[in-house]
Amino acid sequence: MTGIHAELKGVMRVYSGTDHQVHALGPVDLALEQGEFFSVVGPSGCGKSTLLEVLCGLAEPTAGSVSFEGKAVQGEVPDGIGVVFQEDASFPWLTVWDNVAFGLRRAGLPAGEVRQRVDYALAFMGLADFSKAYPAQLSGGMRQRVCIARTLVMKPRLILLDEPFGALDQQTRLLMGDELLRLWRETGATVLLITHALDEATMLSDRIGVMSARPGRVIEIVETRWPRNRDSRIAADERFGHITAYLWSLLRSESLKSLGRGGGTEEAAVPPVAEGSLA
Ligand SMILES: Nc1ncnc2c1ncn2[C@@H]1O[C@H](COP(=O)(O)OP(=O)(O)OP(=O)(O)O)[C@@H](O)[C@H]1O
Repeated sequence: MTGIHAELKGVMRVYSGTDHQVHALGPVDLALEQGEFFSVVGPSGCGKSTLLEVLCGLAEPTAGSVSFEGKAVQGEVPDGIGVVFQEDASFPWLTVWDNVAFGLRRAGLPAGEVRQRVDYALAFMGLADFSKAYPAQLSGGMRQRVCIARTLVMKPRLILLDEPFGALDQQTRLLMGDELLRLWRETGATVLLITHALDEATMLSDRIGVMSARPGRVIEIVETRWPRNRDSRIAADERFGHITAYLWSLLRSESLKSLGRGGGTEEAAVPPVAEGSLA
């Protein structure tokens, strides 16, 4: 299926404090295609998390509109959207199995269906042998897999991830990236990933939205044209380095601005060669 799955139109978000306002985001126009893997990169504090929160209904846009599957998103996270946050959001007092079952039980699903879905999600994420463990007994990467399993079990059609691997070491990040690609392929879900890591965005994405310094706007969308069956070994493709370097050429001056050092004059960035890929 192709077409627009979720869309932001003219979205702005301004936070109002007691004595001043923070213009965090926008205006942003962004359309996520059905089934694509889209990443967002941008300088620290440019409004990436705000964009994700507005997209899933956790925050109200100050201006503009948001839609998911053709319906307006307003006030609550719509059925069909699953969110994974950076911080370990597992419940420490519940076993892995009960953590993953939590949302299904709250939704009132019959016990048989809960069992079937939880067992499937745990097997999918390689956690079947740890179903009786508590989060404190797991590594950081495994705990994040629990959080992904907890989202997966709800069968989301759009998965939003806010820096989900930010706290993990580099090798674990690469392996988690492979897991995420497998999940994306096998579920057919649309994925939106927020990440600081340009190489992670390059490796995982079909398209990468590059944001300006705050208030964050999408200044360019870079297409990778990787094959759907890619994995972390795509890093050996000669285009991998070109794309990552191009992202940095777009981001460098924006990152300097976000540090209060001004943008300076940059050399014109050269877009990566779009043709050809690992077949
Ligand atoms: N609840 C809030 N009240 C006031 N200002 C806020 C609030 N939440 C975020 N902001 C401000 O809005 C701006 C964007 O924040 P946001 O967390 O969306 O950025 P980000 O790009 O995700 O940041 P980072 O890369 O550091 O995670 C920041 O300047 C932040 O301080």
